[in-house]
Amino acid sequence: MERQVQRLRQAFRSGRTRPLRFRRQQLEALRRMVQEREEDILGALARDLSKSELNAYSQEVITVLGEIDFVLGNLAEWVSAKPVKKNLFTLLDEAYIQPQPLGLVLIIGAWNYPFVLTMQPLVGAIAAGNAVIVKPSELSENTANILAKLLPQYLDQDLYAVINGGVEETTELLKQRFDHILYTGNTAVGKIVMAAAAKHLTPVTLELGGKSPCYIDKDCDLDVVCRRITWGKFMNCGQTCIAPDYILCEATLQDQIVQRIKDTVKEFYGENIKESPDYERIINLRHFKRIKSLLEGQKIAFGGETDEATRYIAPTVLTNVDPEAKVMQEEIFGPVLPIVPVKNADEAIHFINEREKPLALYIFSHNNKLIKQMIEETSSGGVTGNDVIMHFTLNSLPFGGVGSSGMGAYHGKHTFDTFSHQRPCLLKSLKGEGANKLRYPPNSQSKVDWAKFFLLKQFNKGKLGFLLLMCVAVAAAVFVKVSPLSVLVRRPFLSCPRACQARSSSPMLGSLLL
Ligand SMILES: NC(=O)c1ccc[n+]([C@@H]2O[C@H](COP(=O)([O-])OP(=O)(O)OC[C@H]3O[C@@H](n4cnc5c(N)ncnc54)[C@H](O)[C@@H]3O)[C@@H](O)[C@H]2O)c1
Ligand SMILES: CCCCCCCCCCCCC/C=C/C=O
Repeated sequence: MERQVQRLRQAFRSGRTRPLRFRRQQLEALRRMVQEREEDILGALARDLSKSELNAYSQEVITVLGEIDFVLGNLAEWVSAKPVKKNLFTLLDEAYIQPQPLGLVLIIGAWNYPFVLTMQPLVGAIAAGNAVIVKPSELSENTANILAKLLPQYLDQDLYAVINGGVEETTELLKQRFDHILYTGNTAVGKIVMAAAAKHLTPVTLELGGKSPCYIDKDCDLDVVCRRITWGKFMNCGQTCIAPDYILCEATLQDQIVQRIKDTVKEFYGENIKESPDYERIINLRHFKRIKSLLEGQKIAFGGETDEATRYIAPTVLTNVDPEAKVMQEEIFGPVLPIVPVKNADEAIHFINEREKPLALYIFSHNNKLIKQMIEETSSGGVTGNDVIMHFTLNSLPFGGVGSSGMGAYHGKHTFDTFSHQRPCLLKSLKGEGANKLRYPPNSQSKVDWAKFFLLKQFNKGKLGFLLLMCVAVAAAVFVKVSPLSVLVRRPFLSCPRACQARSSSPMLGSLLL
């Protein structure tokens, strides 16, 4: 593994990833891979998660293709140097920010959306000019295997690699030095990743999880609300990081919500949910048993059926759930939806703020003011008002967590920025040495005053501003040199710390500039 890491790092040092043309070529090749090998990819997702081709395509493939197109359309601008505002002292200089690749980065993926959660970060890492190692989750082994097979057929093998394996291999990999690690998975392992990265001072993006609350206000259209919640909760059999984990609402709304979700489940998945191609299965027996155990002692309003042989758990709603119940102590990450009654929005805000910061927060209400209030008075990785999940699909919104739900963010240009160093550059001339007298010893009150004038003003007024300013500067120099009033200039522009008053002298501005 160490040799593989060194090989990629050497390849990065060749500089081949830096030209825009190369990055575009690799992204176009990745797009070709997704298009040409769509059947293999969809087949792997079906075997891993019982995902139908349509669901796999609309939930994963379409997002990756859209990301590649978006990045290709903007990359030339993203990689360009960005001029910045200057002060009087640097007016004649060139000041800009140059995005540069970090080096060799590691992407560790999770099993629930195993294609998009590895490929979307990869798109940005390639766009930013890095060499990349991708470590897919071993739990979605078919997708992991197809990535290991296909990526080397399309991408530069010296610069992009897939390393498969489980805990042991990932632990070994984390001993290597990387220039950034983007990890997607549970919070406990996120801490392991961060601890390993700390040994090399490697920055991390942690895309973790948590219990995403969903508050339903009494002032809303329950038919619409329950359709949207049903869609987001039971998609991928509830195995979605930003699925609404539990509902908060007034007790009087429970029965209506239960009935509407029940009706919507029937509309979406038919009478026999098991037969629906749109209803997936739990990833493995461990998670099946874990989720099933959350039902113990609960009042099941509807659902609750399970089949261990096929790892099937029916869409299930629990009512009057005790906040101390087991189902409320861990991320459910399955098709079980507890309803916890609260008196009002304020109590919901208090309930949310008493717990770990979630990855997502959902608020349903006709009252936009209330939605804004709940956003203002709570914290979460992201928010969708009057819907669920959809903030994930807008790549102008940075996607990530906060607190125990994660740190850093990606999607769209946010991925490019995550995998870039924004390098500040200032290019000066060897001419105009006179102005530097201001900063050279011996220091004086006058120098400090002039320094304040030069350094505390920011100019970016273009050529006209520059010419006007130079006229002012020259006029000031002449004035100070010849006018009997020059004594006025000796006074400090601004009050200065007592310490520097003692040293007050007043070299002429003009002599400073010559
Ligand atoms: N924020 C997001 O974008 C996002 C997306 C998907 C899932 N998630 C979260 O991920 C969690 C579900 O994923 P999971 O953790 O079950 O996925 P997982 O079991 O696939 O683990 C994720 C990755 O961590 C590695 N890993 C597991 N244990 C490890 C260890 N001890 N040391 C080193 N590496 C280890 C795995 O090999 C895998 O590549 C949920 O909490 C979910 O909310 C978050
Ligand atoms: C025609 C179908 C359009 C579907 C538009 C919505 C797609 C939702 C994609 C959800 C992806 C969720 C990613 C998961 C992150 C954490 O697990």
